[in-house]
Amino acid sequence: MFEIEQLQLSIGKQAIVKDLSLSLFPGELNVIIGPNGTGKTTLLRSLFGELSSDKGEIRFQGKRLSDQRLTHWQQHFGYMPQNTQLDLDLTVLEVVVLGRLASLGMRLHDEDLTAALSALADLGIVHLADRPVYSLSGGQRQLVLFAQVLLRTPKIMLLDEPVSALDLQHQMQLMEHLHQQTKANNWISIVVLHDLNLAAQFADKLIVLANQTLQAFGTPSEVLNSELIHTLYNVPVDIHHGSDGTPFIRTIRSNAGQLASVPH
Ligand SMILES: Nc1ncnc2c1ncn2[C@@H]1O[C@H](COP(=O)(O)OP(=O)(O)OP(=O)(O)O)[C@@H](O)[C@H]1O
Repeated sequence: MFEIEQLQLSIGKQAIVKDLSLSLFPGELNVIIGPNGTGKTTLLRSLFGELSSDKGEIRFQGKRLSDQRLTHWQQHFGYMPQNTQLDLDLTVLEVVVLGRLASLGMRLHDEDLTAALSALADLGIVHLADRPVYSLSGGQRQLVLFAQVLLRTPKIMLLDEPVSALDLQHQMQLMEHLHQQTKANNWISIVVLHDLNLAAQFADKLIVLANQTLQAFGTPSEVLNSELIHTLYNVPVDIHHGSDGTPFIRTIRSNAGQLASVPH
């Protein structure tokens, strides 16, 4: 179990997250949603140990982050940050194999190469294996970095907006793969998404952050309602449900069809 207890985070003097408590379980895909600037990235950085907390505790399998060496703590994680810039003179295959850096000795084993190629194939980008990473598009870079975190064989996945540059097919492919692997490997996955419908389709649990605090935590059906979404984003919505009960959010344009008046 991954436990967050009464966590308080600040950047400089600005409080970002207050009194956050959550228990997350193996085999579950947790999606963090919330408006821009509400601390989603800050929270992931702190869970990874990149940012220390003012108060509270983070524990994995009963052991506290604060009691461990950072390198030891971080070896449990596959962390994909929001910024996917890759100005490196390395090929895609080399970048993906770097996911195994912690276990690579002086030589590369066939098994590492096979795993890297198989991750690229699963994501439909094996044809990019020999391309230099600096030449890739934004979406291609995102898929390569996802392949790299898969190779880490993590226990906890932290993915910060992993589909923000992906087309519809690749969004579904990445989320399906993450969902399957979370179940198959008993990962605790924590993913930031802005697309509420994608979140509703794939999340076992939604973590809703706004105004520095946890607004809601539960299954998409438990959490997503039109009042909450209107309060969070100031956008009116209708909520429909698919045949399997999955909520589907449809935004409603206010002043639809009216042109904004332009002063002369
Ligand atoms: N290095 C920094 N220095 C000062 N303030 C920062 C820094 N990094 C983040 N912040 C502030 O902390 C708050 C939370 O930022 P964070 O990036 O965690 O939000 P977020 O929910 O991930 O946003 P988004 O959805 O836009 O990616 C914001 O108000 C942001 O401006």
